[in-house]
This record gives sequence, C-alpha cells and structure tokens, in this order.
Amino acid sequence: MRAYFFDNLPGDQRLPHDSSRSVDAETLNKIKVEFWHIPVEGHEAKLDEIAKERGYRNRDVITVSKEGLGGEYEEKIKAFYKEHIHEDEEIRYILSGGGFFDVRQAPTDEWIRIAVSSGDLLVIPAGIYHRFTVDERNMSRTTRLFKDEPKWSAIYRGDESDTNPHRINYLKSIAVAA
Ligand SMILES: CSCCC(=O)/C(O)=C/O
Ligand SMILES: [Fe+2]
Repeated sequence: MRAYFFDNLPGDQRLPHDSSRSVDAETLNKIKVEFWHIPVEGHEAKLDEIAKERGYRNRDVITVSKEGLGGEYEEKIKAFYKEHIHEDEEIRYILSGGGFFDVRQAPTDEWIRIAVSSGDLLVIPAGIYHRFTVDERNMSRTTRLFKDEPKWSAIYRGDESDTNPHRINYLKSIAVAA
C-alpha cells in the first residue's frame, strides 16, 4: 500500500497519476482511513477476527476484470470510478492484482490515491467521497465484507450527497464543519 496526492492530470485512470507528494499514515488516520497488510496465505483467520470485531456477517469475492465481469465490465468500471459515498463503512481485502482507491481529503477536497496490491486491507469510512479503478494490470480480485446482505449501493456526488446524514456525521467525526 502506498498513498500519495493524485496529480489531477488528464489521462487513463489506470495510470499511477503520482504527483510525487506522499501521504503518510497520520494523514490517512485523520480522515479515518485505516489499512493493514495481511499476507494472503492464511489471511482467513485475521479477516474473520476483523469481521467479528466490527460486526460483519457477510462477504463475497469480486474479480474486476473483463473475464470476471463479462458484459458488465465497462458499466462496473465506470460506476466504481464515479465519485461516491456509502452509508456503511467499506472494507476491501485484495487477494490478487490491484488498483487504486482514491479518497477525498477533507476539508481540502484533494484526491489522495491509495495504491493497493495483494494482501492489502483497506477500511474506507461511511460518508467519505471516494472511487476505485484497477491499475495497468487490469485485474483485481477482492474480498468485500458486508455487515448485512452482500449488496453494493453508492450515492454519487451531487447536491443530495452533501446533505446525506452519513456525510454530515463523517465530517463531524473528523472535526470538519459540514
Ligand atoms: C475492488 S472492490 C470494487 C469496488 C467497490 O466496491 C467500491 O465501493 C469502490 O469504491
Ligand atoms: Fe465505494
């Protein structure tokens, strides 16, 4: 896992877009993004422990690739890279391949790019604006943890998202006024 500010330059979303300005763990902690590295071999026990501690009852594995998603690939890639929030925390564990999770720092609204590969586990809090893309490998196999039914539902950034209670609570939790 490596984090840095996104360069905001035009170009394929799957390229690194590395501004060379690194982001440290403390900066990520301030915006409530957590991460672990858990070696893939034998990761199940640690994942079970995290799921139990945080009350997650379900999980699935998604392969984001042309082969994995077939006819849905283009549509899903667009949906994941469109800026959004969730009303639940997002926990993702990368089994193979990799990609980039971009999270918006508040209050600056700058994109922080988090490069993930196999063994990286990321916790993205409810209410933070973010997006995902595969990298140049064009493939990520990821375990997604869900508290309830395994369902992906996103609220795209727009007028309604800024007044969503989960967005407001998130800003409060990091001591930023909504
Ligand atoms: C790599 S898991 C698929 C992407 C996803 O679930 C999500 O919410 C991205 O923000
Ligand atoms: Fe998401």
